[in-house]
Amino acid sequence: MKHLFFLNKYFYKYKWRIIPGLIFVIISIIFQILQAPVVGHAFNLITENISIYQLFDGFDRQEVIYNIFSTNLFFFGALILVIYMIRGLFLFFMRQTIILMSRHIEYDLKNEIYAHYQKLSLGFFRRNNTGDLMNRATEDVNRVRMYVGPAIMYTTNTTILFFTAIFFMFSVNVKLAFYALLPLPILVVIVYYVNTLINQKSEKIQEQLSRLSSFVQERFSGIRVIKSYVREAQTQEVFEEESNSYKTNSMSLVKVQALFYPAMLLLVGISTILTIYIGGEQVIAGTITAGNIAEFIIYINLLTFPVTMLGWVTTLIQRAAASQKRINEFLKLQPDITSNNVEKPEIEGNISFKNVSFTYPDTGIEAIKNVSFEIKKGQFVAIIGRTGSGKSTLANLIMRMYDTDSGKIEIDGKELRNINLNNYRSKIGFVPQEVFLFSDTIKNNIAFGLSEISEGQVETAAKNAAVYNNIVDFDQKFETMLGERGITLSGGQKQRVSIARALIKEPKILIFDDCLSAVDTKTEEEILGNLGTIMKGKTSILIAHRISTIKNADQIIVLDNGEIIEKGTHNELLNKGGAYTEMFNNQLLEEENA
Ligand SMILES: Nc1ncnc2c1ncn2[C@@H]1O[C@H](COP(=O)(O)OP(=O)(O)OP(=O)(O)O)[C@@H](O)[C@H]1O
Repeated sequence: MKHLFFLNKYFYKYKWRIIPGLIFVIISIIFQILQAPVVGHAFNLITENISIYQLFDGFDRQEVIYNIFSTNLFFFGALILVIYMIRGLFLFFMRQTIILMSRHIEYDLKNEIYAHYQKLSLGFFRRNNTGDLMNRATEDVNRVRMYVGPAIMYTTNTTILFFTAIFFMFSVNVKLAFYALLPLPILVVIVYYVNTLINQKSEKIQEQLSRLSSFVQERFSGIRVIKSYVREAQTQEVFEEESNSYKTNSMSLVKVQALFYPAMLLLVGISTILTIYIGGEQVIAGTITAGNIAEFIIYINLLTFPVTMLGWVTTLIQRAAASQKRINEFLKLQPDITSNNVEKPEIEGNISFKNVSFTYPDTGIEAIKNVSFEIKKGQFVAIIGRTGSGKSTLANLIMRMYDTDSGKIEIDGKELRNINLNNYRSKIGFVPQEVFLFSDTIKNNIAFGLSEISEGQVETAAKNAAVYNNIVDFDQKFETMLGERGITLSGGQKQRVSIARALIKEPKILIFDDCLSAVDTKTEEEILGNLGTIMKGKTSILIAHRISTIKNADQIIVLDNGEIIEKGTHNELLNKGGAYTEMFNNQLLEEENA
């Protein structure tokens, strides 16, 4: 429960919705209860008037009595109608305030979670899977909404109705009230027991359902593999098995629910019989009127609702507490990377690594070991090395996706940790190794880093990334949709759109993380040629595997197992006859063989 205290700030924010809401609950209950004594009086009126009417059988007066009788009955009928209408009106107000408030809180909470997620660093997104992140921002928030809206509304409603009805019953007749309420504790126990059962089964069904949807989603994403390995029949079998288990669980839930309602009605029936029997005795004894019996039957029916609600509301609160606990776990996480400097100086593009070491916290892999190098503004620097040697990690450190464990990274002579991160990152054009494009138009994908888009800029960036001709060949040209609702680009086209996205920013520092691997050598030369012009006077860092890509670099850094083993220009490194030369010779051999 304590986890739900987090939401109190929202209750405070929406106090002018919740306070009137609770007042409307009380008013609607008063009018709900009021119908019982009114019906009781009407009942008494009927029994009394019928006997008077019969007394005047055969007399003219009988007509007058009939008229009075029917006018009174009409009055009571109209009164009950008015009571119902007023109650309905306040029920409307109640929902309009409390349920509306719950929607506002849901909206605020979702925004709070999303904004917080965005502040957290890359490591957080690596540690937690996307499904979990999404669930906390959607499913869990929805469960919390059920607490701030329906649960609070029904708890107040139930509690007030419960005590008011019982008070009214005891004030009419203690003995009758005692007997009429006798089956109630049994009903409470049954509701509690059945509710726990329903809960367990529903949770199981929910789990099964998400397993089933993940299964379907994954299999359809990998449909090409399934078809090429002819595994359709086997996949169908697994689906049927999963689906069957979902069906079995659902059916067992239906059975419990089917038994619950008749059991509940049976107990209400017993309570009614007891009321009529004991009430009948009291009427004969003259302690109550027949109208009181009718009144009691209404009370019993009014009480059934709160008792059955009890279980449901308890579940809502328990679920909301569990969900809020999960949400709080993420909300209380502080970003590993923070930047408090508000200054926004121009970035020149000088980068210096001084004895930098870095270990990935999750795996304990020491990816960078005591690395030192200098990149001067305007230089074209290449990083090369075997797979897993730490090249991408180096790029991540330059982007400050992670902080170093020891050593210093300096940008234009200032320590990276102390400079305004948003300003710095906005000056970097980064093309990651794994291309990611949004399900949006090509134009919006290229212009992603800009707040305002001009047609000319997008086209120039596409031309510089050597993807313009491919784009204009599509029917919709730059408006072509990508992703699930649109076309699928080839690997090389994706890489070039991603390059255009980095180039359009006119960055001061450009980082290419092995993003020319799916591009043929001729196109690669075209892109590198364009880069030579665009990046004149600006810093370019190119991570690559092909020596042909990087041979013109001002400086080549050779990494191995997280350490710099060689550094220099292409010719200097060839003269050394070390690891770089070995790589060069191997690639020459491969090309000749090819
Ligand atoms: N997010 C991560 N969490 C934990 N360990 C990681 C992470 N990313 C990389 N590593 C590990 O760090 C080491 C260096 O990886 P990195 O991706 O920097 O290599 P790379 O030189 O870019 O390789 P490749 O050429 O294959 O892209 C590897 O051993 C890798 O397993």
